[in-house]
Amino acid sequence: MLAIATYGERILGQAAQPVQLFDEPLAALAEKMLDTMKLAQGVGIAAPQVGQGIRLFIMASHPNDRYPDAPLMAPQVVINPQILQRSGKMLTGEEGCLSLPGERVQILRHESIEVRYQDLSGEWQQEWLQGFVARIFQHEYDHLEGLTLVERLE
Ligand SMILES: O=C(CSC(=O)[C@H](Cc1ccccc1)CC(F)(F)F)c1ccccc1
Ligand SMILES: [Zn+2]
Repeated sequence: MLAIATYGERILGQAAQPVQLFDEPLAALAEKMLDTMKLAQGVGIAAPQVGQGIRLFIMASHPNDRYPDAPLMAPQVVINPQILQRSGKMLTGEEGCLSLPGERVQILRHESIEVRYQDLSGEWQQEWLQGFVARIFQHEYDHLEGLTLVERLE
């Protein structure tokens, strides 16, 4: 279980650095982040939130009381992500953040996005995401840019 940085801690306001080495320590960090996210009952977590200023996050959509029809997906480790295309359509939805315990805010996000990222083995993946999964990706991507929900309030 890793300590989760809370709003105001410097690392949450900094842009994270690209991942170069897909080595054992990286896999170990991802494993610890997954455990931390599960214990905190989140649907995602970004490396800066656990004090690591690198471009890595985990997204793990599952049905929850705010998004009962959210897809159940195996946790996905996303490394060096890029957002290639953003839909014109935007949707407002409720979000929370493990770094802002107890906060729930309405945030405007693109309904669908085309993304490209590396997995833990360094393989590039490219896909379109929509709905809640696209929302999680955009939320975690913001963390890599040093942005939190506070900066996103309409
Ligand atoms: O599971 C959570 C807890 S907050 C959470 O999982 C954040 C991810 C997230 C929740 C909701 C929308 C987008 C991203 C995790 C963070 F902060 F580390 F990124 C949740 C909160 C509100 C709506 C739906 C689900
Ligand atoms: Zn967050």
